[in-house]
Amino acid sequence: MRQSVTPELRQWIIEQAQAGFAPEAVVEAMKASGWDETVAIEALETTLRDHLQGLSSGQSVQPLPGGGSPVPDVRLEGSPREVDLGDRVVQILVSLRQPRLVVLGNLLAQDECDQLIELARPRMARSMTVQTRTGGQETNPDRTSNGMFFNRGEHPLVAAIESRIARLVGWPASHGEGIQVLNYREGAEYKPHYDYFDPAEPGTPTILKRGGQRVATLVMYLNDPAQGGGTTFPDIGLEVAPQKGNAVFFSYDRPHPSTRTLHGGAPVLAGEKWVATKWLRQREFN
Ligand SMILES: O=C(O)CCC(=O)C(=O)O
Ligand SMILES: [Fe+2]
Repeated sequence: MRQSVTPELRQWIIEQAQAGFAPEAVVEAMKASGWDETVAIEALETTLRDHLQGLSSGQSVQPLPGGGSPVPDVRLEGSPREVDLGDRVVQILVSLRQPRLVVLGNLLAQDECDQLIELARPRMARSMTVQTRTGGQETNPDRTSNGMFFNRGEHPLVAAIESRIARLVGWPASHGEGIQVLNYREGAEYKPHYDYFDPAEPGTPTILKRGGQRVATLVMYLNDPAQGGGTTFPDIGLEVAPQKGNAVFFSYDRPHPSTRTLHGGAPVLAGEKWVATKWLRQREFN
């Protein structure tokens, strides 16, 4: 029998989430009252996604037909082993659906990595994170790396990488933030976090005026740390090894933990780590 998701059930799901119950607990409660697990999970996902979309657009909450909003993505129809981006052939090493995540081989040439580091080096300072409480910037004890931002297209190499990324994920370069370069010394790390801006924080509406939400992240590895420094995804027990020239891409169609995009930079145990991060926004970012 097909179980139908009534408005009352949707309301109940939203109330459970607002009361702080974990998704697993809500699914267990639904199963206990006779719901099929698959149907329960789907009801939970669609209800919360529609609810959050309604909040972020300031509209009353209406379930949207056809599912989530479009986000950047690597085209993997036909399970290609590699994708030809015109100026470079990139390997598809691993892909996941939930979260949407793709590990890419050889996105950057070795000398592109070296050159990006040298361009960034004179401009490195203690990393700031966007402060969603006020919309400003602050240093963050969870993030002990040093960093800098390039302006979009500020150097021919930066521009070439940005248009390569645009072709890779089918998203205009104009919707990207400037590339960020981070340097972690031995012992430095970036504790697990989400890259989207928390809709519950008071500074978020100000941040969203410029380009909307972040919807995807690409972390590109610029060197080979001697030990440690992987990118971890605690919700799925995944660790991506930092390998020079490789990258990990992941997207999130809603600013919600159900995207399972919690991630961090594991402590560097020996040597140092350099990465370049590209964040993609919903709209043009100027
Ligand atoms: O250093 C890493 O592996 C992750 C970096 C990251 O999460 C970020 O820049 O937002
Ligand atoms: Fe991140």
